[in-house]
Amino acid sequence: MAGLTGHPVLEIGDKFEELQNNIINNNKNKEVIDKAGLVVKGEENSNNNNNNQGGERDMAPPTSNSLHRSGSRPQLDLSKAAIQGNSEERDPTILLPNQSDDISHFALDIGGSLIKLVYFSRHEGQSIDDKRKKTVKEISNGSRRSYPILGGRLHFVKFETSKLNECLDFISSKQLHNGRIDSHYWNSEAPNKENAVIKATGGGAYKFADLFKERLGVSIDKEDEMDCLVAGANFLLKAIRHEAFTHMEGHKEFVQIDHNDLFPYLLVNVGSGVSMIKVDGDGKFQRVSGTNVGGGTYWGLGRLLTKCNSFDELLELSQRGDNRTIDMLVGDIYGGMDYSKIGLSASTIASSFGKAISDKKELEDHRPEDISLSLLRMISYNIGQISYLNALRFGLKRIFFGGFFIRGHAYTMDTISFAVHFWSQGQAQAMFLRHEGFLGALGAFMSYEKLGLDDLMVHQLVERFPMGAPYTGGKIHGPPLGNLNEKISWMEKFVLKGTEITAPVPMAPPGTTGLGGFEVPSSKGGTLRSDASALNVGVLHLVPTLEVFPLLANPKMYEPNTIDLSDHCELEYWFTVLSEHLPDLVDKAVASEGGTDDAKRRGDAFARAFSAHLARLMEEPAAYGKLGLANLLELREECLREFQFLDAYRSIKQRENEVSLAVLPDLLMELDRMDEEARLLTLIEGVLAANIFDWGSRACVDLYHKGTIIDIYRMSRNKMQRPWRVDDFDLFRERMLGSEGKKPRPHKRALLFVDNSGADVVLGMLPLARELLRRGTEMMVVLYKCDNFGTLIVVLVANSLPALNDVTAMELPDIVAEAAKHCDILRRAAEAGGLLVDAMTNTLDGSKENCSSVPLMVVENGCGSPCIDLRQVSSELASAAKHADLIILEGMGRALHTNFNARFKCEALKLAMVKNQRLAEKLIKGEIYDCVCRYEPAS
Ligand SMILES: Nc1ncnc2c1ncn2[C@@H]1O[C@H](COP(=O)(O)OP(=O)(O)O)[C@@H](O)[C@H]1O
Ligand SMILES: CC(C)(COP(=O)(O)O)[C@@H](O)C(=O)NCCC(=O)O
Ligand SMILES: [Mn+2]
Repeated sequence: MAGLTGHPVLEIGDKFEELQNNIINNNKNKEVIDKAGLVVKGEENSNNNNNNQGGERDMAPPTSNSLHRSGSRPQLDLSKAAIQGNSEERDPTILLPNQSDDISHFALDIGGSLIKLVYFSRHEGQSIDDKRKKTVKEISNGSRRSYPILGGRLHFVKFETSKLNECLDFISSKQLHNGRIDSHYWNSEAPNKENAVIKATGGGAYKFADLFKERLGVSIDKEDEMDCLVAGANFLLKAIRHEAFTHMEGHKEFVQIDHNDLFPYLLVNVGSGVSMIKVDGDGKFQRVSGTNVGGGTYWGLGRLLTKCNSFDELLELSQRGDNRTIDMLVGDIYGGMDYSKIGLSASTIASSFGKAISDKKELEDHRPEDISLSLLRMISYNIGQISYLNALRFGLKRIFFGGFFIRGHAYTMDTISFAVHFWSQGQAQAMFLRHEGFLGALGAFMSYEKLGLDDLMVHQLVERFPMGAPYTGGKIHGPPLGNLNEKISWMEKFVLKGTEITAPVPMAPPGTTGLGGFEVPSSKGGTLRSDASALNVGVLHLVPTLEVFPLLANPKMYEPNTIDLSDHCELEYWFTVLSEHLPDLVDKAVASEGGTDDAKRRGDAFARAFSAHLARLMEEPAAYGKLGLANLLELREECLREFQFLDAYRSIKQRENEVSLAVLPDLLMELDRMDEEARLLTLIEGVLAANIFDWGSRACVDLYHKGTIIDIYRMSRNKMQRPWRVDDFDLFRERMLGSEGKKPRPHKRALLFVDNSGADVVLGMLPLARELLRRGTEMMVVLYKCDNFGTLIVVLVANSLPALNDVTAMELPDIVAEAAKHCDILRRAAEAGGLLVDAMTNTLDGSKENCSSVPLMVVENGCGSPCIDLRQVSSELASAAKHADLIILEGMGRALHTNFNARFKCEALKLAMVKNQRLAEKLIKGEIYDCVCRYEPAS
């Protein structure tokens, strides 16, 4: 075979092939050593022919429950807490024997029209069957996390107030009233149902208190409505990144709110009636105005005039309406002319419903569509105008609109925005909230003492969109989907609905509105989405342990996504890529679960669910917040996990790891024969070449069907001639090796963000890590006193959860241990880093017993995605990063799709092979399989 570029021939090809043919699925009873030194016993596999399940379990990742599930602190019952295993260990597992499995809080806002319910849960639902549940438990117990695995999620549901019974049934079916722990009974024995007190706001908290006592046995603790609205709004504006947005002429744009510059603002809550509140701070506010012409008026009057049966029907009618048939326009009065002297165009509405008087028409003679539109416009415009006047009264520039009247409806928001913009001459800005109608309920929820919610910050919240949330059947709320089986059945029943929503929906081009009025609604949309999906509200995961990556040069300006999906062509392209990849992904996922009927059923449900998300986002890209490619790729992984595909590529990863580990010794030997300079180049080439093993890339997967791994590896190495398309290697070499005989300042701590399993990590990144380790160790030896020199630590940063064929932090210690069998440098470093059993001598703080070796450590990044948003990383990574002066980001997901433009406080090396033609063209003006080696000094 061809050798490494310009260097002796490396005969690894034969071994590769031999191994590929001889891979034995060894289901041996194997011990897995986690980073904390805990040993998790794998079980003898009783199902040997079934896709290597026993062996795989050892390598299996923590379940989705272990990521973003670190718990809302006050939820924990710490009584009788005990350390499991050796209490001398770093980060031991803590058992909480009295922590109940599924505790919930909930709070209500019972309004004139709707009941809003916010509830907290720890688990997604007890959906998994017993076998999987056992596996999940085993894996979780063996987790490497440094804190108890507990998670919290906030769910948002609404009901019509007239159907209070549905709400009571929902609470009963989810047992929310039994699970909740009131702050006063914190740490007590099982909560006493008789004494149960739930927080509620809105008029219904008074009106229906007796009914709640009678039906659920709970008392209602009434919270002031205005207090709750303000608390809810402040929380959302501070804690949710993409909460507020503007909506002008069909264009939605998220607004970055500076927490230090939030107050004062005007909060306009458009429910049945309208409240206008001047907000000056947390708990500091004044209700300054309101109007009785609100959501109730639109729905009430609209129902009378059109005979509609539901609010949605009324709103849907408006989308086909023409208000000019019923509104009196300036042009109607001025004989078709503008009244330009005062700035009114002929199309401006002079008098809402004004034509109804002169036309001598009866109600039946008017189209219900026109009536609905005219009414909607009249009320929205009026609210916008009164809001502006109040903003003017108090000199406020920002107006946030909430309440369910808004209902994420483009025309309503455009009309309000127009009124505010027009009357303030652009001085004031109307903004809307994604959790529009839940402000009061959230505020009531937050009024539970000791919840700690108000301490949560943006980076500690992750919003997810499981199928149970936006698509739960029914008009208002979904059936209480108790388990996965119910969810799948529901997905199956909605086959029709599914195909309907999977069909791509063209996006309406933004229209324009004339001066002072709307000739036709600018953004009515095609059909109104079902109420539940239009909520655009997911489940909020509370993750107090997430942190902002401390090495970001400018966290406020940081934007993880490189590609702008607000460009429609770009959006369409990536949607097509993801849709086309779906069948292959489903195949892999189903195979990873043994290809059983159950797996096929789940695979089908997954495909349907993910397609539904794609269709929804195609229709409204900003539906789930600002959309980037990273979000789409993560959504796909989350969706897989939702249908219990915990590691779709596990056997592929395992096979590729084994093959690569077998040829690693030869590669290391050859590298060791090279001089420093040649070696560094070969190492970087090696990383780039091996990054071709990416099961997420369509082109690469096609390649894998055409040749063996070694053919591909060979081809890839052969293409490695410099200059690469982005080639800062000379700079990097100079930094590492110095120039003109000058020795460079060595790095103290390097973080290597690894990517794929197999050749990528084993033959690419591990040898590079080894080089850094070797250099560090040599420096120490040379300088004798390592403290003067500073401690070099090499940290491998890997995913917390599986994503495609990416290697996980759980899997890495095993891989390193295997590699260490053949390499002294790696063995000593792994021992020093605590990656090998009973060798926990070093810590990230730098304390060490053995000065002669630089430690190699593994930390998890907090993600379960092929990309990484560095605003939300694990606390483990954040603390490992504190003294790092070099980071190496590898792979397309982490170095190109995300972070290509990110700047760091330390030096950064971004290495990737571009495995997508379009990305190559757009990003580096190159071709598929071109490489990027970007070196950036500290910013
Ligand atoms: N499915 C729905 N059913 C009834 N009203 C709805 C619905 N969706 C949106 N609305 C609108 O939302 C208004 C209620 O908003 P909301 O913020 O819940 O206020 P309230 O607390 O007064 O019930 C209704 O008057 C109506 O205009
Ligand atoms: C998901 C990925 C970012 C993973 O790439 P990696 O980080 O492993 O280099 C990449 O496979 C990808 O962008 N795939 C979609 C593009 C395509 O199929 O062409
Ligand atoms: Mn990858």
